[in-house]
Amino acid sequence: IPIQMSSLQIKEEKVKPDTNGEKSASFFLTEDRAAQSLLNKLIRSNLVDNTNQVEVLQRDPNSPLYSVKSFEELRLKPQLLQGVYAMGFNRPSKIQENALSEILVHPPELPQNLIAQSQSGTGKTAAFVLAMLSRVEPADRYPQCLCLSPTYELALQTGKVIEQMGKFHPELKLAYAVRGNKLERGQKINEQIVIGTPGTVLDWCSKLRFIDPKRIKVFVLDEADVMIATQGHQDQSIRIQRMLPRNCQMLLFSATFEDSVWKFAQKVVPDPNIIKLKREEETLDTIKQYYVLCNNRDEKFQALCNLYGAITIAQAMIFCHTRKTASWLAAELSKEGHQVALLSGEMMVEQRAAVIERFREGKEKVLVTTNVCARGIDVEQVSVVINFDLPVDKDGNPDNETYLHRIGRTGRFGKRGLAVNMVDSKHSMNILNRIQEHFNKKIERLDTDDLDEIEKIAN
Ligand SMILES: Nc1ncnc2c1ncn2[C@@H]1O[C@H](COP(=O)(O)OP(=O)(O)OP(=O)(O)O)[C@@H](O)[C@H]1O
Repeated sequence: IPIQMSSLQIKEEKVKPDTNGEKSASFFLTEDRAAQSLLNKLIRSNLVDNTNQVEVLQRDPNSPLYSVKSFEELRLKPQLLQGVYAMGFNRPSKIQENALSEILVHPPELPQNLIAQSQSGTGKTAAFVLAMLSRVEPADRYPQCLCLSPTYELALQTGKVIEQMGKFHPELKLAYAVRGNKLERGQKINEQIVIGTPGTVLDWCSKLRFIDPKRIKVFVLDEADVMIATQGHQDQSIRIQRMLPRNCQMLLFSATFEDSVWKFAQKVVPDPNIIKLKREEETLDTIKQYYVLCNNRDEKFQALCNLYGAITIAQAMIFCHTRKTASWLAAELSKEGHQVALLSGEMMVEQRAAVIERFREGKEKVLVTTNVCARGIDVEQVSVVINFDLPVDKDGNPDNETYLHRIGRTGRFGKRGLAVNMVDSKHSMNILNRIQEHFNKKIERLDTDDLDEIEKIAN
């Protein structure tokens, strides 16, 4: 009977988003978060810089605080060490330094649970993949490590890291518990590591019994913040966690740490050690900010051309409010002879990643985009950012956070940058003033009809 109940409940949860307007709104938000996270993974090839200190909160304050500075210190199995170096990792990242010592230095009989938070690109995935690969017994042909991801695509990305890092363990196998991966009833899974989405994993552990949850040694909950934004995932994750044995090591990772994530984390990870790495603050300190007064879209375009005529702009990002403006502007700039890339909301995540990649390689010099797609993109090599439209939220108020995100720089030694805001109405002047007040940093007027003046700002 309990098996029937569980399948019924899942159905109910899936129906809810369609019957409730609020829920479906948050559903779209989730799609965005998952897409953003995937995009980040696709375009990231390096660790992000973060000069902050890692905060460590230990469950047992008397236990010594380790932090490993080398992969050797972790006493990884030789095959794993080989895998790590083959991936080009020389030293553990900040978060790995602390997380891996909590996870691996303690003996397997006394596994430590962990909740870890740090922004995307700081090396969380590699940390828990190493944890799973260290604990797994390749000779045992049943699932021993279970990893939950919010979406199929994210599960695949993590799977790739497991495969790369574990490639010197040819007998290690990985199974994907994702919708569409149908197995025959009564079958048992031989793969030692299972990675999947909560709904399917729950089915495989309970209703279908492909996995014996009592034999799981390491349980990983990845992207907890994205996870709980999806209707039903939170309950499913908790129900999976309840089936696991007491001595199973539980690890939870999240890029952000809102209250809701924190509450969820404490529900699924008993007696945790906690590791946090604060996001590096973005600042406007090294940015010269200007605004240009125009009357309409065409004048804004003209101002942009004047700017290009007067100063050498290696690479620029231009932000528009709507897709329509973005594609119009991209077309106009192309007509002027610029090599333009367009990043637009209707593009698939993989397509967006490809566009960003080309831009990074310098194949195009201008990237025109709307808000939605450009969140979370590193613009390190871009020295000029143009707000063709100022960032506003859905109520038309200034979106300070987005403004900072578009033009701000992280790191004390971040390169100097130039930001130009196009103002085309009283309303947008008002927005600009409010942004200026918010950051308490002057945004100077620039006359783009005056070539000499423009030349000056470039120095
Ligand atoms: N110790 C290391 N040395 C060098 N590069 C590393 C190291 N650890 C991870 N990387 C690389 O840095 C990038 C980011 O790592 P990873 O994907 O693990 O970050 P993350 O925190 O999990 O990000 P996300 O939140 O997007 O999942 C990857 O390209 C990864 O290969």
